[in-house]
Amino acid sequence: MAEEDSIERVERTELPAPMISRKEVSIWAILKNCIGKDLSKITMPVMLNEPLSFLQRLCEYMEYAHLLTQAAHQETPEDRMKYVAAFAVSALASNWERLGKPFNPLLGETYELQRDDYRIVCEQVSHHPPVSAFHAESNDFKFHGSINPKIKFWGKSVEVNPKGTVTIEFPKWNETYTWTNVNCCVHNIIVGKLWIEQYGKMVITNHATGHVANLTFKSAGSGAKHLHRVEGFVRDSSEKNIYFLYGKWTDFIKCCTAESYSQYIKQGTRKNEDGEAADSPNGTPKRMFSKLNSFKLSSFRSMSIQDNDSIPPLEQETNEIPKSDSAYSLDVPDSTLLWSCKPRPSNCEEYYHFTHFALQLNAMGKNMKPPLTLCPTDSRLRPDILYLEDGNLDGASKEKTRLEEKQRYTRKHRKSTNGDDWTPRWFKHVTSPYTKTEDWNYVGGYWDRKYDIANTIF
Ligand SMILES: CC(C)CCC[C@@H](C)[C@H]1CC[C@H]2[C@@H]3CC=C4C[C@@H](O)CC[C@]4(C)[C@H]3CC[C@]12C
Repeated sequence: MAEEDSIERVERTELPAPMISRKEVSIWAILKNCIGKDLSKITMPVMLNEPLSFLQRLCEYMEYAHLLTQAAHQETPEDRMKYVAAFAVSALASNWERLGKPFNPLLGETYELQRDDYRIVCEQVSHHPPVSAFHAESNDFKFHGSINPKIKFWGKSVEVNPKGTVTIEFPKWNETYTWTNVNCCVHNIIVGKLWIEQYGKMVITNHATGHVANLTFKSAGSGAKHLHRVEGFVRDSSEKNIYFLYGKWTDFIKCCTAESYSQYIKQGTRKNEDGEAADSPNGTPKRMFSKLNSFKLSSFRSMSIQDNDSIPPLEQETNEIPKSDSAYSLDVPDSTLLWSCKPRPSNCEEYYHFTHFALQLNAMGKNMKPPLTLCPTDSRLRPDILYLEDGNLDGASKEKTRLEEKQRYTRKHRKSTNGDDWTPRWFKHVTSPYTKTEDWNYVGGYWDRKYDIANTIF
C-alpha cells in the first residue's frame, strides 16, 4: 500500500495552540430557540467547534484498523466476526469526552489519509441533507460507507443518529459485513457537565455466511452501573450463540465462548464479584476511570450556564456524569482481550480531548501541499479550521462565514445555469445490494492524483 508513502509524517503531540476558553458562551442561550430542530441547519459560533471537519472525524474510525487486518487473517467466520465486532466498537472510542462540534464539510470537500497499512478517502457528497462518504482499502480489506448524521436538540440534550450503513469486505473470503452505528447523546446542555453516551443495538451481519454479532450499547439510564458498557453474542446462521463479547466502548472488548459465559452466569458470579480485574486489562481502563470520575470540563461547564439567561426548570435528574460501578463488571474465565483503548495524551484537555490519532489529522506532510500531491479540496486546506487550530477565533469565524456564503452563491449559480446538478467527484449514488439502502460507492482514481478540479471551494 505504500507506493507514495514517502510522504513525510512528523508526529504531532499537540496542536499549534491550546483551545480557547469558552467561558463567555452559553450553549443554552444559543440553542434555546432551537428545541426540536436539526442542528446541522443552525449556525453555531465557531467557539463550539473543534478544529476538524466531519470528514476527518470519519477517518477516526480507522484508529484501530489493525483489527480489520487481524479479522481478515482468521480462519473461521466466527473468529473473523469477533474482530470485526471489536473494530466496530473501537471505531467509536474516540468520541469519549469529545464535546466540540466538527465543521460541516463543504459540498465537494475531500479528505485523505495514507498510513502504512491502509488508505482512506472521504468526500462530502450532498449538502442538504449532509452526507459524507468514505472508502478505505488495504491489502486485506475494504471499508466504506456514507453517514448522514441527524443531530437534534431536545433541550437538555443533543441527540445524534448517524444514519447510514457501513460495509466491510474481505476479498479473500468473499465476505461482506454491514452494520449501522448506534445513536449518541450529549447530556447536560442546559446545566452541569457535558458528557457523551452511545446506546442502542448494533447488528453486524456477515452476508456470505449468515453469522451475526448482536451488540447492545447500554444506556447509563437510571443506575450508572451500565455506563459505556457493550455486550452481545456472535451467532452462526442457525442462531446458535458461539462467542460472548463484553466490555466498554471507552475501554476494551473481551471475548469468551458462549459456554463459558453461561457457566459463569449459572454460578451466579455476575452481579456480586468485585470486577477489578475485568476493568483493568493492561491497567488502562482503571486509569481512565479515575479520570472520568474526576473529569472537569471546566471550560465547557461554564459555557452552558449564564446568569442572566432564563434557565428552564429542570426535571429531577442528576447533572453529574454517572460513575461506572465496577461491581457489575464481568470477568469470565478464559476470556481473551480483543481490543483495548489507547490512553489519551496527558495534555488532551487543552486540545479538545483529541486522541493522538486526531492530533495528526490536520498535519501537512512535507510534499503534500498542492500542486505537489494533495487534492485542492482537502480539509487540511480549509482556512477556518486552520485558524481555529491556531487559536484565532475571529479569523476562524470570518472564514467560516465566507466559505458558507461562497457555497450558497455557487449553489445558486449552479441552479440557474444547469438546474442544480451536482455530481460528486469520487463517489456515485447507489443502492446497497446488501441492505437495500442508499449508499455511495467509490468510483476510483483518487490516488492517481490527477486533480482536474478547476474552481476551488475554499
Ligand atoms: C452544542 C454542542 C455541545 C454540540 C456538540 C455536538 C457534538 C458533540 C456532536 C455533533 C456531531 C456528532 C457526531 C455525528 C456523527 C457521528 C458518527 C457516529 O458514528 C459516531 C458519533 C459521531 C462522530 C457524532 C459524535 C458527536 C458529535 C460530534
